Amino acid sequence: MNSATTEIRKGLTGVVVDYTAISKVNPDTNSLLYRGYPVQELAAKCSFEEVAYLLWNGDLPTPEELVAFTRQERAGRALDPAVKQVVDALPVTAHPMDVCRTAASVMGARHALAEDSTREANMAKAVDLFAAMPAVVAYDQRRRRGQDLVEPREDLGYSANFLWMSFGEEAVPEVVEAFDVSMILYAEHSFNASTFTARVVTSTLSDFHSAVTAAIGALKGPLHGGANEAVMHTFEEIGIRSEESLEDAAARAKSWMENALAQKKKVMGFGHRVYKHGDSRVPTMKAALDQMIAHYARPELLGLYNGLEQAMEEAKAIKPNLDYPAGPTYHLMGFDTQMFTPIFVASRITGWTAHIMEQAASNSLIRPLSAYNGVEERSL
Ligand SMILES: CC(=O)SCCNC(=O)CCNC(=O)[C@H](O)C(C)(C)COP(=O)(O)OP(=O)(O)OC[C@H]1O[C@@H](n2cnc3c(N)ncnc32)[C@H](O)[C@@H]1OP(=O)(O)O
Ligand SMILES: O=C([O-])CC(=O)C(=O)O
Repeated sequence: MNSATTEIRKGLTGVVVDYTAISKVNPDTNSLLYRGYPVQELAAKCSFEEVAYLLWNGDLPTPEELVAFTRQERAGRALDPAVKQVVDALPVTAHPMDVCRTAASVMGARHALAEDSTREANMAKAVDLFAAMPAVVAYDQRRRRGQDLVEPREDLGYSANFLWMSFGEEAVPEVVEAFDVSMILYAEHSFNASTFTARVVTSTLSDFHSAVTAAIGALKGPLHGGANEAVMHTFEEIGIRSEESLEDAAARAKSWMENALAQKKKVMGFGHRVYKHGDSRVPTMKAALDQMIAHYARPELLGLYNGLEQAMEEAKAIKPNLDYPAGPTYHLMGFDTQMFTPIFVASRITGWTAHIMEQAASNSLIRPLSAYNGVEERSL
């Protein structure tokens, strides 16, 4: 059928494009389910590896399946020397998201199953990307700091190993836990811009890594994943003063926000296309941030957080999104600000690749219509 509607929904706002069985975002109940499970419950009771398995396979792994999956993931953690060589050829002035995008592209061009689009091949490529992306992100941060590559450790879980490769030292359990929670919360969110991008590329019967590479490009923008990095820039612009009291920091943040809104600025980390009464993931991520603030004894960051949130609420009643608590959490853990969105990539690889496989299994070329509003027909 080729019927057309004439109504234009800019940004596809409110348009339902297709079915998905991967996650359900419900803004009315402020809930998010991955394959039927509330994300808060998964964050409390599961590891990120289990959640990745769930997103791809539809059910949580049995203990035996988890052992086999974990073995596969741990075996794929090392940075491919050919990928490292390409990363090393990129200037340290390049944005880390460009490094991520390039690395994903190189991994695709080198993958033995690159042009095989069977579900088995796609699953193998998904696990390979999932396993290897932390090495890319961790190494990129290190080379920018003039540090050497840290080899992965097979005795550590995904998040503990990610932190190990990033900092060359073992993180304490509270930090590993908070990082793992962030990875679970970032993993999947239905037809967001980057996932939709991956589905559009897949719909043309293009290859798996082309879809992932395009999705990384879409995630980079500050209206989407780039917001977690932008949140930290806001904190930095206000000024982070480690000795300041919570109350003083809150007061400064409040007046910064009032000023920004008076100038009609968009403040990243607030607002959402789907959630209009608050992002379902924020309370869980905020709890993780609170734990990190207590762990590192940095109450002034809570002051900045509260001040901005309060002023935004009073002026426009716009709520924070997931990027708002995630940004300062990664800052406290010691990540450089420009690495925040690449960390999001490492998590969202799971959701993107689940959607690529779902799109491929029930494909229809994604090709909307446009209404022409240029000059009337004319002749030369
Ligand atoms: C993981 C994620 O990707 S979550 C999203 C991360 N992105 C951000 O944090 C970027 C900042 N937020 C935004 O730009 C928006 O809220 C979006 C793009 C996320 C959602 O946008 P939309 O649903 O299209 O809403 P839209 O941008 O039209 O905003 C509606 C109104 O709220 C205002 N508004 C929305 N978000 C913000 C914000 N962060 N700061 C200031 N004002 C805002 C808009 O200016 C607009 O006001 P107006 O009606 O007076 O013109
Ligand atoms: O759903 C969206 O539009 C953006 C978002 O929160 C995400 O991708 O996690």
